[in-house]
Parts: sequence; structure tokens; C-alpha cells
Amino acid sequence: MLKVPEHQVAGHIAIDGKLGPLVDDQGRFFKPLQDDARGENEAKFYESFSANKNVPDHIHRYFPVYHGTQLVEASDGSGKLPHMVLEDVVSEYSNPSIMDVKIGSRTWYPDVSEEYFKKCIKKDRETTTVSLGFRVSGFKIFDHQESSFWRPEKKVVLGYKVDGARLALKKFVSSNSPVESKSMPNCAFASEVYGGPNGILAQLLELKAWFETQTIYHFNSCSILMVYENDSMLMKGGDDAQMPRAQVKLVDFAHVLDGNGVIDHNFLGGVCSFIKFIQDILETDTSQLENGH
Ligand SMILES: O=P(O)(O)O[C@@H]1[C@@H](OP(=O)(O)O)[C@H](OP(=O)(O)O)[C@H](O)[C@H](OP(=O)(O)O)[C@H]1OP(=O)(O)O
Ligand SMILES: Nc1ncnc2c1ncn2[C@@H]1O[C@H](COP(=O)(O)OP(=O)(O)O)[C@@H](O)[C@H]1O
Repeated sequence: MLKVPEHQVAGHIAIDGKLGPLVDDQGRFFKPLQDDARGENEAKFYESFSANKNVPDHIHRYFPVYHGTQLVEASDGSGKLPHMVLEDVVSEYSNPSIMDVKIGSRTWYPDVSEEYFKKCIKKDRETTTVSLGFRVSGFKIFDHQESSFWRPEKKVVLGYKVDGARLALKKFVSSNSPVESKSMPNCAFASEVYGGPNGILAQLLELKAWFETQTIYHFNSCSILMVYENDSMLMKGGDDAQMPRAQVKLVDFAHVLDGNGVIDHNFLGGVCSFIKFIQDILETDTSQLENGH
């Protein structure tokens, strides 16, 4: 039985009779092929990428595993539609905090229609895409005060300027209330989630190193998904203390193009800028600990 994903934070959502992704209870994520070139383009990307021996294994692990396409009953009631069958990257988490960050200082690319270009550039200017080389598209965090999930509205997230994006990245790793009026984010989980040999920063640096040389694909309008487990944080210090299993995955390949031997400078620049934000949060956190705060 397929159902609407509990932990989706951006993109098209399968609610109110709309077309969107579905999940099963076997850890698979079914993303419907959009009926224009986008769906076909994304499926073509997954076919090419999953078989591409020029992509090292340690890079393959940053992408959801692809299991081909399958005809399944679509969420909008329109009957059976082809869906990409992907690894559900959050299925192994019980209380995950998740953030979707769209990378690049532009989401349009050469040869798109004038109409699409205008739509993209408007959003790119209104958000932090142009100013930062990335924008937060959506996120949900586990509110440890309320023991429930907290998720800001889409229009609020898309309204973030530089400070809003920085604050969101701090909230993402904080244990105190995410509600603005209550307190400033304490970044209590920054070192476990962003830092350490297996943390988000280490993974982003590994990805960046690949983007410094890869010229196979251009990842237009693609997102970095960050996820970690909150149950491990709740048990912190106890005998059952576990790692937060922080993970970086790339998603949304509807607009990937051939790289044609050219570096993907749009993605690379965006990821460098994003890394700097994560590093700054970690550095502030470390200096506060040293000063006994
Ligand atoms: O429909 P919208 O305006 O919400 O835009 C979608 C974007 O939402 P946003 O408002 O930027 O968060 C959405 O962005 P996110 O996945 O939410 O980051 C996609 O860019 C989507 O396009 P595509 O499926 O990648 O071709 C976008 O869908 P299309 O408008 O291209 O169908
Ligand atoms: N493989 C996946 N596993 C789990 N969640 C996913 C996966 N792919 C996407 N998602 C969720 O769906 C959201 C939208 O995905 P995306 O591919 O960007 O869709 P769209 O093309 O509709 O924008 C992501 O922000 C994430 O929350």
C-alpha cells in the first residue's frame, strides 16, 4: 500500500488531489514522472548515473539508489502513471530533522524558454539563490521542547534573506524552541550533526572535491537534502547513546544536463558558499564552548 510521505519538506506534494510522490513500507520512494520533458529527463539521468562507472562509489552514495520505473496508481486519482522507484532516504529514521537546500546562483540554464527563464530569475532574485548561491526550499525539525515536529510555512522559507538562511541552518541543529520569539538557536547539536568525521561538513567537502573536477553532468536546480535522527539526541549521554546518522543526499534531477567537458561552476560555487555557512556555525559553536558558554 502506497502512502503520502510523512517527511517530505519541499517540491510537489501529494495532497488535495495533487500529483506527488508516494512511499511504501519497504523503504522505497515513488516519484511520478512529470508529463513534460522533466519527468523523462530525470529518469534518463538516473539510468545514466546509476550505470556510470566514471562516477566513483563514494560519490554514488550521495544519491538515492535507483530501482527503475514502475506503473503505479497516481496520487491525483488519474490512474496508473510511471513513477521512478528510488531509495526512500528517510525510511530508516524514526524522528528525522530534514532540510532541502537548492544549490546554485541560478536555477535557469541556457536554452530554456523565455517564460521559464522569467519564472526562475524572479524566484532566484526574491530568495537567496542569487545572493548566496543557494536557497533553503523547506525543512522540518524536531522541537525538543514540544516533543513534536515544527515546520515553517513555505512562503516564510522562500522569503528568507541572508540572515534568515543563516538562522534556519542554526535552528536545524538546535535543541531549544525553533519559535522565533522564544529564544535564539543554541546550536546544541552542531558539533554532532555538522561536525566530526562523518558529519554533514565532511560529506559536503567530499562532494565538493568531486565537483571540482567532474564535467559529466550539470546539476541545474538540484537540491541537497540533509537529514539526521533525533532519537539519538534524546538519548544523549545514556547507555543507548547513538550517532545522529547525519546524511547528505542529492535529489531532484529534472533539469540535469550533460556537462560537455565543462565544470558545473553554478553548483560548485553554490556548494562552496553553503559549506562556508556550515563552517561558520561550527566555528562559533567551538569558540563558545572554549569560552565556557
Ligand atoms: O510550482 P512551484 O512554483 O512551487 O515551483 C516548484 C519549486 O518550488 P519552489 O516554489 O521553488 O519551492 C520546486 O522547488 P523545490 O523542489 O521545492 O525546491 C521545483 O523547482 C519545481 O520544479 P521541478 O519539479 O524541479 O521542475 C517547481 O515546480 P514547477 O513550477 O517548475 O512545476
Ligand atoms: N529519494 C527520496 N527519499 C526521501 N525523500 C525524498 C526523496 N526525494 C525527494 N524527497 C523529498 O521530496 C522533496 C521534493 O523532492 P524533489 O525531487 O525536489 O521533487 P520536485 O521535483 O517535486 O521538486 C524533497 O525536498 C524531499 O523532502
